[in-house]
Amino acid sequence: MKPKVIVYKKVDQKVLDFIKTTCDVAYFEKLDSKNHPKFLHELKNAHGLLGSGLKIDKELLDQAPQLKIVCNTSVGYDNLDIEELSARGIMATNTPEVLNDTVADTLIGLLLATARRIPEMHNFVKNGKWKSMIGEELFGVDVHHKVLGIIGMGAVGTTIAKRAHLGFDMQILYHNRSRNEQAEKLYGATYCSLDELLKQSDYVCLMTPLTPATENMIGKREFELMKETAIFINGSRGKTVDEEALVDALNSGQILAAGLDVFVEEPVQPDHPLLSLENVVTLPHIGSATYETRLKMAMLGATNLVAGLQGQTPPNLI
Ligand SMILES: NC(=O)C1=CN([C@@H]2O[C@H](COP(=O)(O)OP(=O)(O)OC[C@H]3O[C@@H](n4cnc5c(N)ncnc54)[C@H](OP(=O)(O)O)[C@@H]3O)[C@@H](O)[C@H]2O)C=CC1
Ligand SMILES: O=CC(=O)O
Repeated sequence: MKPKVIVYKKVDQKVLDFIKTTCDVAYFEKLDSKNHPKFLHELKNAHGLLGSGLKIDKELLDQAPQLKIVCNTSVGYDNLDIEELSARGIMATNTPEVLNDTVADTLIGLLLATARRIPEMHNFVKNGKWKSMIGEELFGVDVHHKVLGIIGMGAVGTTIAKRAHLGFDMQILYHNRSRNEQAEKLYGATYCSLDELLKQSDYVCLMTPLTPATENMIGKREFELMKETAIFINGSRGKTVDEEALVDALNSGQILAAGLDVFVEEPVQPDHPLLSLENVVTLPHIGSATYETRLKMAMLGATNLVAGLQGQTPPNLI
């Protein structure tokens, strides 16, 4: 008998076909609630789960007594209760590396858009406000030759450093709990304490996973350490930042601007104070969102799923 799996996110037909060669698939293109009766019904007999974002906690696991493997189609796995999964002997996997270039492209795009006020200028032209040569009040700030501080110099962080250093001649500072020799050697990155990075950087880019140690890692104290001309970019998870403190820092001129791909609550509420600020550029969590990369991530997730259910060690076991 084939193992039963639930795919709870829209994936390419190629991915479904690959899984179906060895598994019975219950497919939910979109799962609005984990209390969906059909989903709960399938969960009772499921051996594997594939998707992203769903909170996999004790409550859900209690309803999935057959589960052997949970496969995220994302590199971040803050939606998984790893301790609870381990205690139950359930494997968990993620999809690192295949998204590095795409996410780094997005983050560099967000940084440029924020520094050069590209969305604001786009609206300026489209709304018929371009009547004469623009003046200083609409100027942006330079990116090239500036100091970029990366907090979380891992796979994505290093790929951002590559673009920034080799493409924009930026000087790279970074902060991790451990040294990243590759980034130091290839992109001249300098290791420093968090406080030093915050004080010295023109651009601060947050790229850590969300963990108990990084939750609210950037708050009032950290914004106060940044330069008044600093631009803050968040590509990690919303909860790594105290959003209230960010709003205050942007309103009070403590920092110049922010570019955000992630929010505490996603989708962000339309009346969120961050959305009404001119000096904030926002994206709807699209770091890896290209057709090609999402296909690679889904296929890697499926490869992990099938390997785990065939008794092999999945390539990206967490
Ligand atoms: N916006 C988007 O669409 C995307 C967001 N992400 C987010 O980015 C995260 C990072 O992805 P990726 O680069 O692949 O992951 P990696 O594990 O390769 O890198 C994470 C880095 O963060 C550092 N880090 C972890 N904990 C801390 C801490 N407490 N203090 C300082 N540094 C820390 C790690 O270094 P060390 O262990 O030495 O501290 C490591 O260098 C993901 O977990 C996800 O949340 C990723 C992809 C797309
Ligand atoms: O946020 C995206 C991820 O892959 O993690």
